[in-house]
Amino acid sequence: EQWIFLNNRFVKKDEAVVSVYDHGFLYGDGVFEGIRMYSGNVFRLDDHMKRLYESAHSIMLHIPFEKEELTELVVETCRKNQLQDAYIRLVISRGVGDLGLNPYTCKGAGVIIIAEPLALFPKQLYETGIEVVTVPSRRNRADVLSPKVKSLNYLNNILVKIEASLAGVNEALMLNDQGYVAEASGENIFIVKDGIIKTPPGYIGALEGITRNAIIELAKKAQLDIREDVFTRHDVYTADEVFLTGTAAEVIAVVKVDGRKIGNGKPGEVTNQLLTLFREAVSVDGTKVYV
Ligand SMILES: Cc1ncc(COP(=O)(O)O)c(CNc2cccc(C(=O)O)c2)c1O
Repeated sequence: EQWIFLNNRFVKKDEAVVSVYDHGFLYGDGVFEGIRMYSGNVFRLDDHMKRLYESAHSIMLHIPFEKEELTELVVETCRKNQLQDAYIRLVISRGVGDLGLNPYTCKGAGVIIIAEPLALFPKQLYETGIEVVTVPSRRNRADVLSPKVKSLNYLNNILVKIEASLAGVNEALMLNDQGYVAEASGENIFIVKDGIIKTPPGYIGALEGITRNAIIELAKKAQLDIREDVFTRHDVYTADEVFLTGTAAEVIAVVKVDGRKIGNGKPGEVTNQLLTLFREAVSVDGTKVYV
């Protein structure tokens, strides 16, 4: 039996329904988090909760639980479903209102916590690496809808995903409006050149990824030279290594970009080293569900 937390109680999966007047559904008006649990440990749960509350605050969405309460409800949802390794989706919508887009007609935020057994990325993608293209769709500008807000408005990312599949590849890179590389549709990007690891700084316009931040910390601890710096498609094409990071993807090598082979066309040493360090970190750095 799968249990889902819905607004104020646990319901069975087939009873977990939302109203057609929910503004999360009607307008993508809401925020969400994608979180992972590894061997009974919810990785960096506090970081995810901090980002969720910041995103909600930024769009003036009041979450009807204290952060500590909602954090405990996430843990409880994992426990109630007796999961060890899980993908957790935490959604806060503006809630049920009338058909107009005015959020002030919504009486109270919708709260959803789903915890499911993990569907891993195909293993061989980590051995071979993936191919990506750069697409015409740019990352939304901060003065349109801040890419730092993890909102339910994922059409920018979904259109990029469509452009990737039309090009016959797994993922795609978005540039920002000045032409600098921002991120992929659901992951942050890193390049390695002459031993220096670079990832775009916050002002370029990308989600501040939890995995991105974990990789930066792990690289520094391993005495690797890692910096936040801008880069263009040329820097990606001529990099020794390229990799993407995200909760679902973890750390995945990119071996071809817009038809240009990256390095020797295989996942690079730094990429593999960081994936190993990341995999070691995930079962210790987080919140224990069964204690
Ligand atoms: C636009 C964007 N950028 C970067 C990341 C990586 O951030 P984290 O390291 O904090 O996860 C994300 C998050 N990526 C994400 C979130 C939820 C679902 C899926 C999916 O591919 O199903 C992807 C994202 O949506």
